[in-house]
Amino acid sequence: LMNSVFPPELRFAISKLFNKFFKLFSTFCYFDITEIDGVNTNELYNAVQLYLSSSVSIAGNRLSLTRAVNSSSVTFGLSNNDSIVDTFNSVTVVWEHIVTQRQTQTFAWRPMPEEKRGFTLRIKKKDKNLILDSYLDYIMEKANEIRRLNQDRLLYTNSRGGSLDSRGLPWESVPFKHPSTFDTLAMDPVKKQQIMEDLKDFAECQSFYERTGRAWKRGYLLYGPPGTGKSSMIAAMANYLRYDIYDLELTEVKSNSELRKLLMKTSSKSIIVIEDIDCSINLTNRNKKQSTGSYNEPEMLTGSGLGDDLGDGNTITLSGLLNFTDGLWSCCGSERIFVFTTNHIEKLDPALLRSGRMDMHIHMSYCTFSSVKILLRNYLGFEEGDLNDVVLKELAEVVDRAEITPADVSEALIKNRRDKERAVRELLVDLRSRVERNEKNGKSRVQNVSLEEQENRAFDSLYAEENGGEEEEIEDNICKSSDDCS
Ligand SMILES: Nc1ncnc2c1ncn2[C@@H]1O[C@H](COP(=O)(O)OP(=O)(O)OP(=O)(O)O)[C@@H](O)[C@H]1O
Ligand SMILES: [Mg+2]
Repeated sequence: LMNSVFPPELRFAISKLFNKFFKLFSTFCYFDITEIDGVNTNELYNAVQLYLSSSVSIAGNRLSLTRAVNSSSVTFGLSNNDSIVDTFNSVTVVWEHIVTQRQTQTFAWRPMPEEKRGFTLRIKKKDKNLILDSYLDYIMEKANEIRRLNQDRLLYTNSRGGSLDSRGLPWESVPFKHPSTFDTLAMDPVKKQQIMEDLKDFAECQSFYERTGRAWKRGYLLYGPPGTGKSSMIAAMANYLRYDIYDLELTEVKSNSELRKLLMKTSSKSIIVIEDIDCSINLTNRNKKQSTGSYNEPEMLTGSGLGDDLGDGNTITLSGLLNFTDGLWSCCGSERIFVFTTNHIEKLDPALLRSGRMDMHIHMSYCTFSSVKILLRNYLGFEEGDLNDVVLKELAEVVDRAEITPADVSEALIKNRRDKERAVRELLVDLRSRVERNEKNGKSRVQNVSLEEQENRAFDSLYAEENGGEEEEIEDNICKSSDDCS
């Protein structure tokens, strides 16, 4: 009727009036979130879509499925003109997904999709101020989290030596698909559990870090002989927390300021790794700095700390590295984990070892009885009880004295993995011959042991200094009680 009787202008005015009138008495208010806002893609639209896909159980009759590039999982979404109910802070809201045909355009800056898509959020007027801002923030946060979990993780390197890529980033990335997990990692189960709990506490306790004024980051130092699983441990950590990894090649970094730039371009929820720290930095640099007293803020703030090492070839200094890990710059962004690895802990500068720098020192040791059992399970499928007691007893007897790395054990097991009995037999032969060899070169063995003891002693004295005598391999398990975590 309206169409035929009234001219279009009047019709428009009437419908506007009607809407106004309607709105005045309506108990609801509506918010439209369109996919394309002017010419820009509306970030909120994508966020809402992701959010709804997770919070909404697959209850709707018709859902759309999407799988993003670089993602290994599928997300659900609302189909056309479907609606869904959500509650937030015990307020109920309704989301509707609206798809309409776009009118043909005479002119556009760029081709627009045929359909106009958007979400409409319906909230009771009285609830609007109560939740709108916090609800939208919550949705954005949730969506980012989902995006991170869905996406394949990345392994970044700075091997390009300071040059930037097309997007101006100093890091190069590849998908990270290392299969190592805490389950496959052969080490003392108690120690493993401690590390996993520490990581979990770290990832979940933002409030703890805020309350105590600590930067939200954590440092681990992994040390031990080659082939004991330091790199595997890092991969396991990344897989456990689902963090990206930045593998920092210190020898490619030319100056402290470049180091800072690299750090600033890392994302939060990531592990920053420096392997073989003793080989990649000239530790003598620090002595110079030490004699000038402070090696912290002044250099950092003025950016002039690079000058004094020119001519050295490698102008990265230990002080620069320490600023990197715990100076003010380390907190640009949050949720960072720093992991350093070394084969020679005794070579490290005490400044790197003092507490507060690296929160946890983790010794990756030669195979113990419990770690051999883990490897037997992983490689041959032996569960507890599958092996007979005689074999187990012998294993327990020789494995410590054989001083064999998990890498060597894995090699031995892979070689004969088709014939399990034989694999175990040959492993035992190998272990026994190693014990014999070690005992024959009794001298070098003693040296080995004393080296390890040296390391321990170096630590002990360090802790004695710093912590008033407390000595533990794994220390400072912060945020243990559950009420710390909210
Ligand atoms: N603790 C372990 N648990 C399971 N597998 C291990 C362990 N240690 C070593 N391996 C096996 O040995 C291989 C080499 O180990 P990895 O690279 O982690 O040693 P690393 O300690 O980093 O040595 P390097 O000091 O030379 O870098 C791994 O691919 C893995 O298969
Ligand atoms: Mg390694």
